[in-house]
Amino acid sequence: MRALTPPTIRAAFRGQLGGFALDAAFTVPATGITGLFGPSGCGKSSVLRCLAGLQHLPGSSCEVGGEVWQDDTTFLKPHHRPIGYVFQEASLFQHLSVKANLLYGAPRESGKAHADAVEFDEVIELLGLAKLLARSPRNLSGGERQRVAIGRALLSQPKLLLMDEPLSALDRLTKDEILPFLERLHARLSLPVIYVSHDITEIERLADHLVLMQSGKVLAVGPLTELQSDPKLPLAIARDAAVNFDAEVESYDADYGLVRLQIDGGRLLVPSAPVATGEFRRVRIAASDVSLARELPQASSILNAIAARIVITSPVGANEMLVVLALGREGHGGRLLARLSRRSWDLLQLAEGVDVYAQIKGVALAPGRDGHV
Ligand SMILES: Nc1ncnc2c1ncn2[C@@H]1O[C@H](COP(=O)(O)OP(=O)(O)OP(=O)(O)O)[C@@H](O)[C@H]1O
Repeated sequence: MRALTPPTIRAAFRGQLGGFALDAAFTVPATGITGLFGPSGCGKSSVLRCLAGLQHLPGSSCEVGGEVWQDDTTFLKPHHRPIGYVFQEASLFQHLSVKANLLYGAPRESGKAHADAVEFDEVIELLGLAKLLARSPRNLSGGERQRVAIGRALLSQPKLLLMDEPLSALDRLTKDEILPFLERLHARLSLPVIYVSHDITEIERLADHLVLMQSGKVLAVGPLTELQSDPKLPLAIARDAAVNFDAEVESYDADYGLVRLQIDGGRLLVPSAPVATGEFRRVRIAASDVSLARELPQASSILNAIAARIVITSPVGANEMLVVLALGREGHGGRLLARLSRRSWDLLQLAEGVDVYAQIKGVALAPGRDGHV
């Protein structure tokens, strides 16, 4: 019997856009959020436009969940592609109420809905739209407008959601307000999302997989944490390099206000408001917050020291080392980055293959589905 292969999104877009050469090919799972990340002008929006069928580059191909949208003989027109599209600026119909806007693209006959169809009430709840339904889009805040635009895209019952810098027109505070809504969508809906951003914070909070782009080309594709911890890629050598883990809540210590989290290869204690056992939270650990010790530190105010093995090292400039660690005594767990001075590296006589303890000075915990840390 042939094993069932998980559905994928396969794309290869090649061609000339004015003076810009696009040559982007990638395959990612048709589940979760795929971040399309890279500097301004590298071709992210062009890839999204090709996926949507708004840009036709002959000789290119695209297949989503086993359905061919483009190949040498096929080119589905945009309105025949089951996609939702959310742009940087929400373009809502000013003369319609929020509710009418939400229902605008929704299929009329219930028979058309597919098995994973999202319900109106679910979208309202997930995006916190109940109080806005009767309002006019004219007097909504930027963040509210964007939530309505996302709701409208979801209710069109797409099989793929394309989001092009959906938060970039919003200020930092409003972004922080919307991110938990996106995290809730991510946790509750099975719809695959391609999420374009040049803001690494959004990618770190939301993406499961990553397509890294540069100058019209794909630099790397893979799970977010793999690309974050690859010293050959720009993410790992950036000053603010970090890795993310999806951590499961093991217990909560109300006396000290600390949550105990299970990550791949170890446990973390992190200050937090009460949180239920079994919930998942995404954590971020910056390379600059990790130091290394040969022995388990006995007297230290640092809450977290995890056994790990040095797997890759790479000099950064003349006096620093970037160290990739694999968590766990045998080094079978997730990857963590540490940034050390070359002096510490030499003093501790560190090398690839050496077992160490990673002391973690700070862990950022993303807010949960309720928006609270
Ligand atoms: N139809 C077109 N005709 C001519 N040039 C185009 C066309 N579409 C895109 N380009 C050019 O291709 C390049 C990549 O643009 P694109 O918008 O895809 O980049 P991006 O990574 O999304 O950038 P940003 O983050 O700034 O939105 C730009 O130089 C743009 O001017």
